[in-house]
Amino acid sequence: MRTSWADAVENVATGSSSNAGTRGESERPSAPTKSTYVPPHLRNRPPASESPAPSLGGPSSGNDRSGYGGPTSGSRWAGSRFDYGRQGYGGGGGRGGGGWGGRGGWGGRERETNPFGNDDAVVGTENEFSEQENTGINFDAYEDIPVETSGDNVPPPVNTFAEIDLGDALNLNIRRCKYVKPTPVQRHAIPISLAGRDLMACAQTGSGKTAAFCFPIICGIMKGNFPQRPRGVRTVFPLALILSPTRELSMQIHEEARKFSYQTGVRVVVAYGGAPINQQLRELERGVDILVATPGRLVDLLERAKVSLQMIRYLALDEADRMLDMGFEPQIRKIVEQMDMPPPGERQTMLFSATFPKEIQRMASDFLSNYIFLAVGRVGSSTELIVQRVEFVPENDKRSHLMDLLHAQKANGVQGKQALTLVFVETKKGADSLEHWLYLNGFPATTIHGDRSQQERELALRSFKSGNTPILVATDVAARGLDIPHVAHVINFDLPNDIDDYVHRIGRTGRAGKTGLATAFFNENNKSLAKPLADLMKEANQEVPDWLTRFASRASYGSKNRRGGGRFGGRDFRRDPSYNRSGSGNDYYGGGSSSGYGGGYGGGYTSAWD
Ligand SMILES: Nc1ncnc2c1ncn2[C@@H]1O[C@H](COP(=O)(O)OP(=O)(O)OP(=O)(O)O)[C@@H](O)[C@H]1O
Repeated sequence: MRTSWADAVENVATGSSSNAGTRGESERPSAPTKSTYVPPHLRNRPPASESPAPSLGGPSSGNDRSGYGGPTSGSRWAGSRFDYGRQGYGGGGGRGGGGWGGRGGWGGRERETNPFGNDDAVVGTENEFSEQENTGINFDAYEDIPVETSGDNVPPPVNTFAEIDLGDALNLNIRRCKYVKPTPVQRHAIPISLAGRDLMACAQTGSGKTAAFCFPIICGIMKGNFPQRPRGVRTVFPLALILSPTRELSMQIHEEARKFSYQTGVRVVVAYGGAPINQQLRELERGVDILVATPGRLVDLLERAKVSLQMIRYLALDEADRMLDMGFEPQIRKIVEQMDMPPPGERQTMLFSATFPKEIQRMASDFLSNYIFLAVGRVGSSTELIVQRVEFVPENDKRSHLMDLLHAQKANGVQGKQALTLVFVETKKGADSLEHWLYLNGFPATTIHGDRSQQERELALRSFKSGNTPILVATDVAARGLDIPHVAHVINFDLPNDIDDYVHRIGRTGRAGKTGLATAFFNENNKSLAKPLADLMKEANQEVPDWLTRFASRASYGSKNRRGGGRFGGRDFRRDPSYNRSGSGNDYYGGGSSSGYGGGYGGGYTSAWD
């Protein structure tokens, strides 16, 4: 028996769920000195007078990476990405971070601000939420999720961070982030990436994909032996590039990556549109190992020859399916294929998303070399942590219906606080008009959409996150990737046309093991979404209203929805008979996929879709 809507909101806000049982659940910067380039692996080395960093446990077969592991270690990090396999990651015992982490300082160029400090200007002022986000997370909720991998010689997953030698400085940051154990996507993706393999990874929203691509990149840069980057020119040569589709997501990834790389010697810089380019250029000129960027601003920087991609060793596309869809594909091809970036095979490429339609997978394979496909949960599925409701609401009744929901929610506010509510609408004008109407009706709201200035967008997001403005009316610009704590309720005031967009939108709640609620207003205008929506809900063990089932059964096949008439969901497109029939494929499935899965997945290759 379902709980009432109001109960559900209350449960979500308190973190409990009636469904839980069944749904398994500074430092002051010194003036920048015009520096000579110091490679990451030599940064933060103690001067000769300081005691050497303890060995991380590798055999004493020294090489030029002695700066990390002490004079007698380091061979484990020798060689190219293709020869530092997992066998080299055995020991990891020592306290190696001592020599690295102690002094901070990014190679002596400037002091590194502590990102774990008051990194958010609103802390202590508008921020009402003070508890640690990552404590008490029920990651067991993810344990039953089937995992599919395909590709040659898939490295086995790990169960703990201790099993992987990420280096002491990064491990310390993982503890600072209060990550106790890896999430399923991290358990699988990190060993794959550390082994130097290209990866296409699909895992549900809020399941920790950011760390899954950041850790191997940071670790690889810390341990890698890269050629000297050119000096004395105004062009910068990052070693890693992380691309994301929106400014806010790039900022968020930058913030996360700064935490993970604190005192590792690895410097992360962000570049995105809508903000003054000169400030970003100054940051870049101070040095950059990892560049997080939106495509448009990056193209600008490349055309001005301020950035060269010649030294890129790691390329990560977050929200990869969005990055490769029609809107972004030309820019991505320009960046990846038509500038000076090393080709696949010479760089390591990682694609991550919660959704990966087959046609996008097919296109994405142009950017990859002998890659491993990883799906944690069915491709494009939504997490069962989100209670999904669909209500039939005629277009003209939407506002009054929203008002009813918000009143009920207010009545159920917890400890005087209102749970954060994210309302998705179709258009920018629609967002402004709904925000105004909410304001007139006593519900303080703000908006985020493409017609607002970057300053306004950032202000709106901060005000929402802090709880000062507990309702955010958004277009799809906020649909992907944003990790906003305490979003208890996502309302699809206007449903999107594409089921994958729905998956990302509702994924702004129910993150990192927490429960959430998503309500959708459905009417005749959304007929084409009926079937994929009903299928998605069924798969996530949600109650599908009879009327929606009826709409779904009437829905014409061949609608433009990707899952419309065909097989629901997806998996590695290379497993499609048509892929091999076309003669374009290699035999990716000759045995590698079953290796290493003797453990938690029933032995051998596991796929819930076979
Ligand atoms: N191992 C971990 N332990 C505890 N918390 C974690 C762990 N890994 C990630 N998190 C937290 O989980 C939340 C969601 O992570 P993240 O934003 O990377 O999800 P995502 O999979 O990229 O989601 P989306 O698909 O929406 O982009 C973040 O708050 C992050 O700090």
